[in-house]
Amino acid sequence: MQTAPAPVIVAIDGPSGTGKSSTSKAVAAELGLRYLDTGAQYRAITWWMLSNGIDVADPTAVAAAAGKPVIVSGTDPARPTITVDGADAAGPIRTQEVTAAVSAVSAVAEVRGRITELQRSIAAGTAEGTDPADVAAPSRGIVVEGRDIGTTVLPDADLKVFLTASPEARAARRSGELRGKDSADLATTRAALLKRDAADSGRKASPLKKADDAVEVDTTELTLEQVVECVVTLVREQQPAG
Ligand SMILES: Nc1ncnc2c1ncn2[C@@H]1O[C@H](COP(=O)(O)OP(=O)(O)O)[C@@H](O)[C@H]1O
Ligand SMILES: Nc1ccn([C@@H]2O[C@H](COP(=O)(O)OP(=O)(O)O)[C@@H](O)[C@H]2O)c(=O)n1
Repeated sequence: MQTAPAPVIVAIDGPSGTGKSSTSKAVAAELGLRYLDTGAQYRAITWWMLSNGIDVADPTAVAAAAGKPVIVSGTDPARPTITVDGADAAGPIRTQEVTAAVSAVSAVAEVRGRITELQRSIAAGTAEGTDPADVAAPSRGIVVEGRDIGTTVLPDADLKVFLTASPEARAARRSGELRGKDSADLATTRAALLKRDAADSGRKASPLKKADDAVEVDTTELTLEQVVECVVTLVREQQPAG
């Protein structure tokens, strides 16, 4: 009798606009894996703080409230979902108000402790923090994307990828995405993105950082399809033949 192969865990980290979400979703879909957007979880807790009148500039107030919201992620790469206290948060977590506040909230150790626990539980396929439908479905593994997945959340991941791209390329990608929604010109988008990178890289608790054993992929000159192909190949190289 053949035993099922152990689930594969892929960690994809990097700064904003390097292609983490698009790459991770496509890789997960192609390989039949689940997908977790950890940035969406930090955005969700930030949205809850803003909606509940918590002063996000006050780390003590943020820490005291960190355990309150119930955040649930759906991990189907074709239809990822996120709810906070049962309400769909997919739209509100992408506003500029949340984007501007998320680095301050995610720098608070109590927030990181809470969200890291959820992420590990989702990666392990247990119930906490996951849509019940995802727990019931058989899974070959998961692609988890964020800032500290390879260094802190899942240091034993089978494959760690660190995506980079020039600030110009990243700002152009983000600006193209925002056009028609929240209005922001290229220079404003670039400045906001670099400010968030600096805050994420400079914080004490689990900063944005390449893990020593991560494969770095510079996506500046690559199409999304090329990045996906590169990561799929790296995952397949990790898997025993058969
Ligand atoms: N290699 C690439 N070349 C061009 N555009 C890309 C590439 N990778 C991603 N994009 C686009 O850039 C934007 C940001 O990508 P996203 O995956 O959300 O990045 P991140 O999750 O790292 O912030 C999206 O509109 C996406 O379609
Ligand atoms: N693993 C993670 C993921 C996100 N984050 C925080 O959440 C924010 C939003 O992450 P995101 O992935 O949605 O950001 P984008 O690059 O997609 O805009 C980041 O700027 C970090 O402050 C984090 O601290 N750790």
